[in-house]
Amino acid sequence: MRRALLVAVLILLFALPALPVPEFWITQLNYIGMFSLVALGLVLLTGIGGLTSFGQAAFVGIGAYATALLTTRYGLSPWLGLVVGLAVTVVVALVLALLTLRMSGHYLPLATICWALSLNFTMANMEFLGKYDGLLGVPALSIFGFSLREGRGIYLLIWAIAVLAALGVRNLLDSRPGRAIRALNGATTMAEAMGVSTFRYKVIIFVVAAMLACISGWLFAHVQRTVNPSPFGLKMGIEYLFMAVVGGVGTVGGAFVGAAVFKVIEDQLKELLPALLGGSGNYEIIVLGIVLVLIIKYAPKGLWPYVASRFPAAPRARSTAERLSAGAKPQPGELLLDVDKVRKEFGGLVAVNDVSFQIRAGEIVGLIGPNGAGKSTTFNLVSGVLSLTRGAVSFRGGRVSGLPSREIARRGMSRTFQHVKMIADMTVLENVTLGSYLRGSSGTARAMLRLDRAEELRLFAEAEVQLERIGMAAQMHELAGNLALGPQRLMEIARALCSDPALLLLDEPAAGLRLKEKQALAEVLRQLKREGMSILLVEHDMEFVMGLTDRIVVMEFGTKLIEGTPDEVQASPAVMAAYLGTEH
Ligand SMILES: Nc1ncnc2c1ncn2[C@@H]1O[C@H](COP(=O)(O)OP(=O)(O)OP(=O)(O)O)[C@@H](O)[C@H]1O
Repeated sequence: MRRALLVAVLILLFALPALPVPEFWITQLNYIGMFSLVALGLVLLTGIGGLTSFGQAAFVGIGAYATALLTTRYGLSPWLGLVVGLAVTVVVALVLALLTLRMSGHYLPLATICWALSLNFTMANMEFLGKYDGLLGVPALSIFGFSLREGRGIYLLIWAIAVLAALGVRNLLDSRPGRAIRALNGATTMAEAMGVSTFRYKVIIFVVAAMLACISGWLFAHVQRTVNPSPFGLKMGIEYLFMAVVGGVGTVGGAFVGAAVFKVIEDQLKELLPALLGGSGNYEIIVLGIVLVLIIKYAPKGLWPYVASRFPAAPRARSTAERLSAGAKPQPGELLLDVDKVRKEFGGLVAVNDVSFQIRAGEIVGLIGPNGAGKSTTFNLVSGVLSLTRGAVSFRGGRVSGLPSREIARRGMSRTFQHVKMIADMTVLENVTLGSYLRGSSGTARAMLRLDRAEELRLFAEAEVQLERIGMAAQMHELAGNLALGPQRLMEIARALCSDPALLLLDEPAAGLRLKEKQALAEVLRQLKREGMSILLVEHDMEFVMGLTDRIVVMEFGTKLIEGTPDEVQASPAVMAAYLGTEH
């Protein structure tokens, strides 16, 4: 149904110029197509990646000025203008990304305002760019000798590019890099622990969004046939963001709906309001401002989700591909993890105080202790989520302390989190597939061109196997955010298993599980142990820990109290006292 409707819309879209549609509406649609390209970039950057930019109009300007300059001053081909515009955009975007994308909170949007203003003033003050008058006499585009001088001619090119860009962005979001990109908005710690370089993906979406804006600018220059700085200022940057938010900033369809709503409302109101109210004020801006506030308040996800919810997508078909092949496992008994006097201070608080322990291949080791003993901090130090104040961690014979968590993940350590970390609006299956990130290799370009399908099927096949193993096959197509806490924890374990780890770090895996789920989990962990998996387990449920582990490390007040077999620990008066809060 969804697909048939999409095909019908596309047929109508490309048949329009042949129908008796007034020129005015063709022109409107041309602008909607060009605006949609910029809004698509914002969907990726702001809606999915969580990086708010007010500066996209500046990249539209770079695309427009590059082609205008080369065609009017040097008589070169507009197609060369596109290539040069894209090259300049990539360089400028890379420099800006490296300077600003490590900023967080309100600093990043402020930085985008700064560089948007700077680029716009640069365009307006360069003698060779015609200062505020800009460049006149930009030629019309032509393809294979056909001039695209008329609105109907360039319409097909604009919409062909817009539709291809939408397909590319949609393909990207449904891919290995896409899952990493979808983690950027609030799940970066988890993504890093799965081996993702989140900064790299921030730079990638920033550059892709800038390139889409540049292409829009290139088209704009050849539609307007003249360029000057005013359409590339901060006001337009804000309006592009407005379009994305109104349409649905996290959705590809939203970019088109937002651009259409904006353009149509703006143009109609420009005529209507002065006629109604008298005078010649820019009344439409006031109305658009009110519309935006109402949308943010009553439909914060924008208009598109209302349309899309009427046409739900079919669940992903079961993967028929072979699952991924597993890597070599360490020999049983081999020293796997060596934690040597690790220490973590938070200001004056010593959360972990020179703690040492080891794990050998094939062991399940428990890390227990009362609340606030330092277990999760130790976990975070071992997995690279926190940096050490002192001490060393070695894994499989190599020192890993000081490495980022993604590098430690690459060496075969995978973890779950005390507070579940996931992408709530992705399905369970997609969340779990993110765990196999390091076992795939498809990059952004392959994903956008849909050349990654064979690898994708294998990644999904692996995730399906892990979900089945953990008893969650029936829930794999549900949104992760809709699950109860217990299944969410199980989903994290399946995700960690997807990375084919040599050591599994589980932070309170049984918390929130019902008795039957706990028993099933214990059986899964025993099965993993039989397969040679080594596990470090933080857990409060004593029965669960005692029945499962080979050895237990007990912590209290950041210090290792004792280490021994479950029987030794249970018999220890010091442990009893630590749990009961009495002197020992
Ligand atoms: N980021 C942080 N900044 C400051 N203090 C912290 C931070 N993280 C943990 N702490 C403190 O370090 C100590 C150890 O905390 P941690 O979470 O490691 O304990 P835990 O044994 O895992 O406890 P629980 O079983 O309650 O999760 C606590 O006093 C905690 O308040």
